Amino acid sequence: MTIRVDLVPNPPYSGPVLLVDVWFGSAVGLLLSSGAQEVWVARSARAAQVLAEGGGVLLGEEEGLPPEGFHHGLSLRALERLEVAGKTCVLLAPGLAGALESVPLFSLLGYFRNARKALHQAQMERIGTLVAAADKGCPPSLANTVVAGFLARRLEQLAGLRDGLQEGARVAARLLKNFPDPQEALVQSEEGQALLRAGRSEDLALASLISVEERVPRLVEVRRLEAERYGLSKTRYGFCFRG
Ligand SMILES: O=C(O)[C@H](CS(=O)(=O)O)OP(=O)(O)O
Repeated sequence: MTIRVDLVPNPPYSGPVLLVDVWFGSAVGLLLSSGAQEVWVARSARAAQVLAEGGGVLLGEEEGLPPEGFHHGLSLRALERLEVAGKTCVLLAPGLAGALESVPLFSLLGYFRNARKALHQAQMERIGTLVAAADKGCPPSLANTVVAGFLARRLEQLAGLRDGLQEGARVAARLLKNFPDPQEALVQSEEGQALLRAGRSEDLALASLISVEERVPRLVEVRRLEAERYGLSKTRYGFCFRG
């Protein structure tokens, strides 16, 4: 077995992958850890509203604020305290939704917070492909690539492999080495800098914690939202995680 890291999604994939998203992944994990029954991920605010019909809790931000009609933003500090037990949550997460269009059902979500559990699960299921989340047509994400490099290195160790990283995985692992510690990569990333500018260093710190969570969100359902039926500019998809 060798370990592959795609710096951007590069389908087709023959089986489930470990999709790495350190920001939205942490949000999905926190909601599931707080007892949410399921978390749906959507690419646009309108698509999220369709998915939340029937009482779903709408969460998301556009330019740092929840869009009109949404119940909450995406502050990880606030999500930790949210009462969502037994509820359906719907997350506006364009980058993650874009990446999810490329990965198979039953793929797992990995990030710093669930690193140990996600690696354990990946090893049990013989998942050797990690995909750093990035929206279609967008460049690789520094933060997600570094986290993918971190997870790939540890998966290599867990599996007892020597020189078990394929080219992309070696690139991600090399990038990781450029930072004094993995968390520093989050600080340097575009999203990390935006959080700091907005005075949300606590969110940055929460996303940086390693192996503090037991959840491994799994993609269990995909719903197609027809453009014409739902008044969308194009057909969208909703992605459901449980874990
Ligand atoms: O059709 C969509 O998915 C969205 C609707 S809205 O912006 O969320 O209201 O439009 P788009 O212009 O494609 O983001």
